[in-house]
Amino acid sequence: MGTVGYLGPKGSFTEAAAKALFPKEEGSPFRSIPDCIDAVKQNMVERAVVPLENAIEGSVNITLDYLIHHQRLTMAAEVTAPIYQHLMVREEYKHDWRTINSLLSHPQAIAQCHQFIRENLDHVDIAYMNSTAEAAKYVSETGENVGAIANKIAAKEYGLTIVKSEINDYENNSTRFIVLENGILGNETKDLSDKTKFKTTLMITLPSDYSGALHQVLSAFSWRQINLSKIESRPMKTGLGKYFFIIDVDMKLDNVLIPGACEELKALGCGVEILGSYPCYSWNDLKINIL
Ligand SMILES: O=C(O)C(=O)C[C@]1(C(=O)O)C=C[C@@H](O)C=C1
Repeated sequence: MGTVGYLGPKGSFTEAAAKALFPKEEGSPFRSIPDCIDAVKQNMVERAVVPLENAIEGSVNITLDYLIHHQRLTMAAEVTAPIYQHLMVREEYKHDWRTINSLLSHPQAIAQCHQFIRENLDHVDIAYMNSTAEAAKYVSETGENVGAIANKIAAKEYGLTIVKSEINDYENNSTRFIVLENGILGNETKDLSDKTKFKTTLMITLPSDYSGALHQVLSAFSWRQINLSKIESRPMKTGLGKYFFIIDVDMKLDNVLIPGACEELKALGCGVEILGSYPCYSWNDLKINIL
C-alpha cells in the first residue's frame, strides 16, 4: 500500500476521487496540481490523483501543460465523478448570504456556476483559490461575511452552512480525474472487471504546418476503425499557431492497431508519445458515494 497525493486540503473534490479509487491508502494533500505531480516524481507519494477535464468547463489546462512541459508521468487510471457545487457561509451569516462581499472558490468551480453568480451575486468580488476546499477552509477561518463554492464534504469538514444547493449552471456536471504514477505503461493498480473500459492517451505533434496534416493524423485512426473519444489542442508554447494534440483512443494499448497507427504517424513525420493506457472507472463502479 502506498500514499496518494491529491489537490487538498481535506474536503476537495480531488480528495473524494482519490478516496473512491484508493479507499485503503493514506492520502496526502498538496496545495497545487504541479505540487501533486512533483511529489510523485520525487517519490514522496506513490501516485497522485488530479483533475483532468470537466463536463461544463472543459480541460484543466494546468494538469495537461505541467505533465507535457515539466514532469512526464504515466496515466494509470481514470474516474469520472459527479460534481455538485454548493454555496456556503459561516452559520451566523446564513440569512445574509445575498449580501456577502466576496465569493471564493477554485476557478473551475466559479466557471461552473457563472450564471448563478450573475443572477444572484452580481455585486461580489470573486477570489480564486487553489481548490474549493481551500476556499471553504478560508471562509470558516475568517470572521467576515464571505461565501465559498465547494462540496458538501467541505461544508461539514469546515463547519459551514450550505445556503444554496446545486448551483452549477448545468445538470450532469462531472469531472474526470486521472491517476498519475512513475510506473510503466499499462501497470494496473486496481482490480478490473470484465466490463471495465480502457483508454489510451496519445500526444501528437505535427511535422509542420502543411495543409491536411491533421486530416492525415485522423485518417490513421479512422481507416483502422479506432474510435477516438477526445481530441484537444494545446499550445506548444514556442510561438503562436504551434500546437500539439492530445488524443484519447477508446481502447487498451494492443499489439497491432495502436502501434500500427503510431508507426504510420511517425512515417508522416509526426511526434507520437503514449501518455498512458488505463482503465476508466465510473463513479458507480467504485461504490463509494461520498459526493
Ligand atoms: O477544487 C477542488 O475541489 C478540486 O478538486 C479541483 C476541481 C477542478 O480542478 O476541476 C475538481 C473538480 C471540480 O470540477 C472543481 C474543481
